[in-house]
Amino acid sequence: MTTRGRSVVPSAAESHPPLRVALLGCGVVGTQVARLLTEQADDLASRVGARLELVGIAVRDAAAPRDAAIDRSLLTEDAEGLVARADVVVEVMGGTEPARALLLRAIEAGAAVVTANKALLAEDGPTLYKAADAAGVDIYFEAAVAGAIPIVRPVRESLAGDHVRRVLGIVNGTTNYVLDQMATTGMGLEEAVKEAQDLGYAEADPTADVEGYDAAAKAAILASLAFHTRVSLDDVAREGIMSVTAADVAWAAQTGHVIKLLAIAELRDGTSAGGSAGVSVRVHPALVPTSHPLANVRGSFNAVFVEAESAGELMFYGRGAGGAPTASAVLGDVVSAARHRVLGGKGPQESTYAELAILPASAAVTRYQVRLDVDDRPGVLAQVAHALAEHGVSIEAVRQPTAPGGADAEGGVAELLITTHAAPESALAATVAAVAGLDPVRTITSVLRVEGA
Ligand SMILES: NC(=O)c1ccc[n+]([C@@H]2O[C@H](COP(=O)([O-])OP(=O)(O)OC[C@H]3O[C@@H](n4cnc5c(N)ncnc54)[C@H](O)[C@@H]3O)[C@@H](O)[C@H]2O)c1
Ligand SMILES: N[C@@H](CCO)C(=O)O
Ligand code: NA
Repeated sequence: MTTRGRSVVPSAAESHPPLRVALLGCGVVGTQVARLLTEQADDLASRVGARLELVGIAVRDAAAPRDAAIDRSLLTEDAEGLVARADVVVEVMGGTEPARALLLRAIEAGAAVVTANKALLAEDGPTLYKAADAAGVDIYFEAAVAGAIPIVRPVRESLAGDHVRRVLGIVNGTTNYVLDQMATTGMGLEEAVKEAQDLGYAEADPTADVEGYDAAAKAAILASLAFHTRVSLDDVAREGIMSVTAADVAWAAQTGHVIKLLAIAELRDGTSAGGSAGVSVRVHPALVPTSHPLANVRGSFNAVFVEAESAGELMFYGRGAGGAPTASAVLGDVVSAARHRVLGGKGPQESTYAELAILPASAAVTRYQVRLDVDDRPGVLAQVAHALAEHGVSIEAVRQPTAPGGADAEGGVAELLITTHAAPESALAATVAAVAGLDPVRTITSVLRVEGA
């Protein structure tokens, strides 16, 4: 046998009967999974020790037009029937139902399952993990977080001997593209979202991306793995990018930052400024210093920065979306699950032993940059500074620079940019309300968190 011109000696395990693979869904990702299973059949057989036989592809409409790479004789509208005759079930249909029911049926029938469905895992992963544990089968989901980038396996397996302290990720390609375009061209948010849609990055309905739901689902999955604690979508404090303005982006550049939508999961020991012990998981736009590796993640790329006690800082970078990149992650999982079928062994189970408290959004501790328009007269700065001090929020720097957008100094209005030291979100919220109520304060233009400093 040859593979890509090299001769391959069949291993003893290749006498193993073929493993039957069922594919649920044949969209962007499913089409590429089917193509790779076919095109790379010989390599996969050598790596697994058994041939992977695609026995069917469940679709909604078997008569609909398909990519030429799809063998139409494999298409079926009977997903349940297909699941019943597979050793490995790959779910790339998305949505909660029937994906959940089909995966449970597969697990109960003793099949290993591979899914890219972050929405389902973030909402109800534990039901699937428990079922897989009870049935003694593998459940793999590398493609569910940051597409092609190996991040689930590193956190779940490679770092299993370490203590993860913090995960900081750009895990949504659409919003990273939008923010990057705003930074490089000066365009407004709506125009950049429209461009992302035209280029096919954003969905026709980009809500899950721009409102941060997609990133929040990934944050929940990563936090669960990193901290051995169940974290669901509802536990994630979420803010999307819709309120980020061109002026925010311009100001960020002036102060040596870029704005990124970050997914943050961090362990708090409760000893620092106003903090409580537990896990804080949140998604929001943040100012990232241009010197931080995440600041250089451009376009629709993703990256995840992990800080672990012994390993130190790690960064994972690559394509977080797209048919072929995501299918690469799916295939890696299929090979892992299939190897266990051939050689024995089992992938990791859900690990929730730590049972850490999930902290409310108000307990998050971070630095802030607050921009405000004030009356340009003596004593105003002192009044503002006093309001911050009264709420225990310490000022790191105050600037009154030339505004990129052009503050109306002639009309007696000055723009102030205040950067704080780390403070709990609750203290900052109270402070902002107090500052907004001061007589000389005209408007609080923006409040942005500063991360990665
Ligand atoms: N596209 C990406 O870049 C990407 C990246 C990472 C993860 N994912 C995840 O992968 C999954 C699939 O994403 P996609 O981009 O391929 O979506 P898609 O919409 O292109 O494909 C999903 C396909 O599943 C089919 N489908 C839905 N319900 C079905 C049912 N009941 N029976 C049969 N077929 C059904 C749809 O008709 C569609 O063709 C989602 O969970 C998504 O979150 C996608
Ligand atoms: N909509 C997602 C696709 C991958 O989950 C993104 O923009 O990153
Ligand atoms: Na991944």
